[in-house]
Amino acid sequence: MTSFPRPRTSGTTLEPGGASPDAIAARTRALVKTYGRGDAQVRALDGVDLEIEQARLTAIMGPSGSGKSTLMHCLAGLDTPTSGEVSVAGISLGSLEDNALTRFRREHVGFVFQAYNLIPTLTARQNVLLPLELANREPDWRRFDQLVEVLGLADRLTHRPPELSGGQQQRVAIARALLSSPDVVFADEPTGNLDSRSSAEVLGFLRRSVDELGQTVVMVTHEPTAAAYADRVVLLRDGRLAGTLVRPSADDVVAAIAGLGV
Ligand SMILES: Nc1ncnc2c1ncn2[C@@H]1O[C@H](COP(=O)(O)OP(=O)(O)OP(=O)(O)O)[C@@H](O)[C@H]1O
Repeated sequence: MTSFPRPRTSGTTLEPGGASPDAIAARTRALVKTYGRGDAQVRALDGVDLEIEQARLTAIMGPSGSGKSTLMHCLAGLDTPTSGEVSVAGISLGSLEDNALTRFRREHVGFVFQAYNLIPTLTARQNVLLPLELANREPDWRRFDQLVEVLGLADRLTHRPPELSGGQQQRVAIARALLSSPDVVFADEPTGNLDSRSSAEVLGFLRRSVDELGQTVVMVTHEPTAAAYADRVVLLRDGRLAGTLVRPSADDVVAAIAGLGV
């Protein structure tokens, strides 16, 4: 079976993926996000201080309405915080104007969504290449070929999304997200629409991208079995950090969620 290419490393390292062990890919400081005003105001994030480690798979979990999507959207530059700071790859997002924020997203982050968000009229190959085409950047064709092979898409590249299974569509979305070697891949419920076999496949690929490519992945999930693929699980409750689990089993995650008392 083909492996993802190992990243180039300088010096000796025992770290999978070759990234420095404590490097931080993204961080938030005193992050607050409110929606609405007055009595109708909702404090979706209520002072979140978080560090996302590089070359790790971090899962964000918590009850419905606890702020998971809002946190991910603020980290990815898709939503603007009410106060506090967000930085990704050393770039402080608060200082960026709209155009610069769009460029930041194009150049530094990749997205995998629950609903795949592929363009139905384009082939799988065209979908994978689209973000780089929009950015006017030449793809790394070696990486393209390796992603296509590892993700088992070689005989599906000329198919359009309606001709692909959910698992295949999500694999196309993963190739699209990984092709540009983004600093962080954000995956929002990436297995929410998949059966258990396709879910395991997709999670296995995300895991391998971390271990073999040194990719940083942040994933929002409701599923303890999905969270068990993570290096670290961050628990949210009422817009605040409520705990962290390191390399938990699915049972550990179930117990921790139950312990939130919601
Ligand atoms: N655009 C918005 N306008 C008003 N309130 C919002 C908006 N987006 C989110 N909220 C509120 O902010 C809170 C956090 O929402 P968020 O979607 O981040 O939670 P979540 O943990 O991702 O929930 P779920 O698991 O149900 O997707 C909720 O109370 C939600 O109703």
